[in-house]
Amino acid sequence: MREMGENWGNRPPDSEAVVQFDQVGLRYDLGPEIFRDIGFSLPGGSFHFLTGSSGAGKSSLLGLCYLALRPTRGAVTLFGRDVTRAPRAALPRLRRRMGVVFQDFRLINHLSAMDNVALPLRVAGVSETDIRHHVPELLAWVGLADHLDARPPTLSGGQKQRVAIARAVINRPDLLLADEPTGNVDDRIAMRLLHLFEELNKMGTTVLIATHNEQLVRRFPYPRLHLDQGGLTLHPVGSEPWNGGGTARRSTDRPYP
Ligand SMILES: Nc1ncnc2c1ncn2[C@@H]1O[C@H](COP(=O)(O)OP(=O)(O)OP(=O)(O)O)[C@@H](O)[C@H]1O
Repeated sequence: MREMGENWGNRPPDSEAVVQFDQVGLRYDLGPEIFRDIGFSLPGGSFHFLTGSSGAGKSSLLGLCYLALRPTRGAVTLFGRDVTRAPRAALPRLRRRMGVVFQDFRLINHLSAMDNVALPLRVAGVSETDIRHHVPELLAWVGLADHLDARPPTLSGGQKQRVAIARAVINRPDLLLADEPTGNVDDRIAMRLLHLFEELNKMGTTVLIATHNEQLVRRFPYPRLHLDQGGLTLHPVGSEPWNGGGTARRSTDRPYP
């Protein structure tokens, strides 16, 4: 079996990119192509939004980054390694470098909020003393100080979402992938969560956030990757993909990068 240090594909990786897609195509079974030759790279330490209408493929793109999906064509490079054909056995080690916020949360129902968030730390061998210090602190920061012992089925959608976010960021991953992480919370909490992602980003985490929340995208100074009809374009800060006029400059549909 190949070791982690080797490449599983043929193309030379861009060592600066944490995520790189080259001419990636995706289709589910015999369905239509979801992506046609999309290419982009997320430089280490960058922060991007991922936008697109419902069904445009945001979750699918995150799934390719997370290696829950494999491309039908093209190459996916993660952390400088071509992982397009990485064996399943290699996935846990790659995924330990990522924090993922799923749209459906994927919390463990029989564990408390505290134990759900502690999971990545326990996997990494962090001491129980440190866990008892850090996990309540983070849960308090996301407004769940009174729910440390609550099990997910007793929490609201927005509370579950915050537990999922705390679990994704607790071990300061190299790459954070978040699918609609503010979909179930009010504006005040959404802002707070975005500031949490910014803090993580300042410490070096590369961040990619899929969102429908236009207000958030406008309020935070980060470029967006926009999915539309199977293609992906990069839109610099302040430009709006659906608006060619006014001050919002169309991106000239420049493929990313
Ligand atoms: N498991 C699947 N099997 C077949 N088709 C799928 C599957 N998952 C997603 N699709 C299709 O892929 C396309 C993209 O879906 P995806 O969930 O990635 O979009 P999205 O932009 O995340 O949507 P939303 O904003 O509504 O969450 C859709 O046409 C969807 O029907």
